[in-house]
Amino acid sequence: MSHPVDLIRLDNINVEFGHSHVLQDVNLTLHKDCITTLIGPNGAGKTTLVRIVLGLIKPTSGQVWLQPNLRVGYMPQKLHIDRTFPLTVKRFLQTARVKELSKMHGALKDVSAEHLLEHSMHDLSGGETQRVMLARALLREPELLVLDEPVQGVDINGQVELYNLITSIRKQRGCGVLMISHDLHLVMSSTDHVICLNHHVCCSGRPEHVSTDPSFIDLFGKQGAESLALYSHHHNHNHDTHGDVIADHPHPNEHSATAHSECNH
Ligand SMILES: Nc1ncnc2c1ncn2[C@@H]1O[C@H](COP(=O)(O)OP(=O)(O)OP(=O)(O)O)[C@@H](O)[C@H]1O
Repeated sequence: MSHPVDLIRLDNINVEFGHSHVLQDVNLTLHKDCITTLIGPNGAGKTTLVRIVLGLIKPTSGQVWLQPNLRVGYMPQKLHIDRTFPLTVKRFLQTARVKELSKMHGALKDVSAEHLLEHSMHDLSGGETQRVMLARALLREPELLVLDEPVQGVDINGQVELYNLITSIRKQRGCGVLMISHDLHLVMSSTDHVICLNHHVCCSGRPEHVSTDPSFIDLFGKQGAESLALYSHHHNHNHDTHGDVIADHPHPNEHSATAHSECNH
């Protein structure tokens, strides 16, 4: 068993927007060759955490360590292109500041979308758009791939295909992957490590067999908790309607504020 290579380490990250304490003492380590999935309710701070990882915002307090010269590829949640603005896939890929056609072909081939090079971005299906966005992120030959809800706007079959694709890209390239997902059920087979975030790290661990911890029902509702039943965890506290930890249970800092990946090495 080889030692996992750290790509990014976040220590005691806090983010406050005005009076809103969006991230509370979050610790997170991302490894090479490991897929980490962030789940959590709307407004839990998932995108904020991703923005810290990408260096787009600075934490109010806490330390961020990145492997020197780390190459990060980012696939945003959505692409907003005005329909009146003509844009081919090729032109879109060029916005990643890569000019070589061979590299574009290579990235598109990796996502099985080589045939789309000269197509208009406006004519792509949901799944094709996501593949092209993924190809753009791959153009940087990233050591860490960050995907914000990568299957958004894709039908169910396409979602399974995309998750399979992400898994095979990780295998092929050995990069680390951090993704946000709401598709709890689907993502479970495509991830090594799950982090449940609700402003703090509620729990983290490997996706595994059935768990019926009632505290997930508080957090995700019954349906979400059933999806999460595939994920084994130790969630030893409850939340109020704002996601805050209820006082008569241990404070989050005292149990599992740390989210270290547990990958096969
Ligand atoms: N720049 C900002 N200024 C003020 N508040 C912000 C800012 N960015 C995010 N927030 C607030 O922080 C909270 C967390 O937002 P964030 O987008 O990180 O949540 P999320 O878990 O990604 O949510 P969703 O699942 O709905 O995308 C929200 O209440 C949001 O309104």
